[in-house]
Amino acid sequence: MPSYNIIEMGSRKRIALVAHDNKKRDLIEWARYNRAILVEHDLYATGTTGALLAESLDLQVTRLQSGPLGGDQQIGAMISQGEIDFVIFFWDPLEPQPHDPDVKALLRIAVVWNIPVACNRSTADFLISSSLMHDPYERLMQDYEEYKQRLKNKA
Ligand SMILES: O=C(CO)COP(=O)(O)O
Repeated sequence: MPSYNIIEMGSRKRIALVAHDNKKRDLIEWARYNRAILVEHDLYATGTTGALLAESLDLQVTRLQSGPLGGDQQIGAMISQGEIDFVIFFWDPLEPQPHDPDVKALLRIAVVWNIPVACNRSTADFLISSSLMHDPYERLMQDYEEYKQRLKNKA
């Protein structure tokens, strides 16, 4: 049985918002609908997504690099440093991206760190309407040191 560490999250969450070009309209509409909730949290976004959110919804967003220039990797690094609590990532399942390896890496590291990730509007609705958005929340994180040790012991 794997063991887990507990990570505490405060009530003000750090939310990463990302959308591929064909999904940006979806994300902006979703963010407009949920603007009153989003302003209560700290928002981070890849470059173009962040610019759209700031311009069209007047939201305070910390803008990272554009996705193809490393923005997805920056969010992944923030996750591994414990600096992101939720990811809303409307990635495009119908069009290859030049930075597909970065997209996969971001989705992977979010799973490693047990970060909730919404990849479409209905999942994003579930996340943002969860009471866990507002309460301090203890997230379980697999203990990878123990996991690696067990693998070593097997070898
Ligand atoms: O490509 C992206 C995510 O993979 C998004 O980047 P932009 O927000 O800069 O368009």
